[in-house]
Amino acid sequence: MAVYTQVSEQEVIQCLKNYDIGTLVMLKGIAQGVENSNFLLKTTSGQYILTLYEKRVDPQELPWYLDLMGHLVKNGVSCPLPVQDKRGNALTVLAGRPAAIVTFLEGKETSEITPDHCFALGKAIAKLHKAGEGFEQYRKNNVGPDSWLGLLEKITGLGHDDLVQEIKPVLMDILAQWPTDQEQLPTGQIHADIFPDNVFFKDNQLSGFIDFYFACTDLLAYDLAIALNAWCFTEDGQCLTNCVQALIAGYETIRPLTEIEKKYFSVLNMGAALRFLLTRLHDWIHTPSTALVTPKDPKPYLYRLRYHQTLNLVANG
Ligand SMILES: Nc1ncnc2c1ncn2[C@@H]1O[C@H](COP(=O)(O)OP(=O)(O)O)[C@@H](O)[C@H]1O
Ligand SMILES: N[C@@H](CCOP(=O)(O)O)C(=O)O
Repeated sequence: MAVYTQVSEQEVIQCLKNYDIGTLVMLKGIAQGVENSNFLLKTTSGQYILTLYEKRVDPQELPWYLDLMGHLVKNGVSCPLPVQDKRGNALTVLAGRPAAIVTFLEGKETSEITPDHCFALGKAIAKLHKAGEGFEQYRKNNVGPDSWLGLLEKITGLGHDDLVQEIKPVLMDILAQWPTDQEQLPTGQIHADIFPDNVFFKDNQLSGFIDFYFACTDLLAYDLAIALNAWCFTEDGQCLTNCVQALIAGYETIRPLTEIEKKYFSVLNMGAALRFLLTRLHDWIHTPSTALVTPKDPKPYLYRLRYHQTLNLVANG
């Protein structure tokens, strides 16, 4: 359930007077999603998504996300376009929360992941990375490597000792192996949450990306590693190698990985698995049972981490 803040039709009717997108036809809360309150908004000019930003999104960072989406659309990426009001502002306030209206993206999450989907995804990620090139504003990755020890501390001493003891040395090893700035891996604007629920397909063709609220400026190959973890494993941790090959092959049709990216790809994969393991564990432990959302299961990311770790150990002797 992802409608944390209710907004009345009256408020939306009033708000729409500031825009050039017609008048209200229908407003409906959307159950999916975990971060923000989302509504399907139908007006006399078409369908839109109204998002009320909740506490986990820093209001100061909203212009960055909205500007990035605008930049990507302008550069050929299919993703929601923030709608500007008559004064040129994409941000407004509704029910006391920062809010934005974005264009509706056709399609939906694929119900079955095949190598063909992964090939198309790889290509689309590389296009997204290329399109981000002219967007100069920087946003730090708030859930990057320098946050991982802090996340581990927040789950320490709360009844998961075996898991914490398993994770800690792996985390330290990943940090020791992580590429430094001197290695100069290509960086740019990354989506950083390329999970199947954030990529839409229509008529079996990839129709675009949604949910840019973890996007940031970071290593491009790390974005690919996040997608690889999210798309190319079964829930019990078996790697779907055909999907991995297709994802990377699709990516490289647009942006071949550099030798240095290939060298570090194994540790980037471990880091991507660890990042989602830690945030899921954190939410698993700290989300009150009365909360509206069900926290996501951390175990699939523990299995992925173990898989990458085994490969990494073999590669490093
Ligand atoms: N631009 C869009 N076009 C179509 N549907 C969207 C769009 N944005 C969000 N949605 C719908 O809203 C749901 C939740 O959006 P999402 O951005 O993932 O929320 P959250 O940030 O809360 O996780 C999506 O699964 C999708 O059904
Ligand atoms: N993709 C993350 C959680 C973020 O949720 P989203 O609904 O904003 O994509 C995970 O699976 O852990």
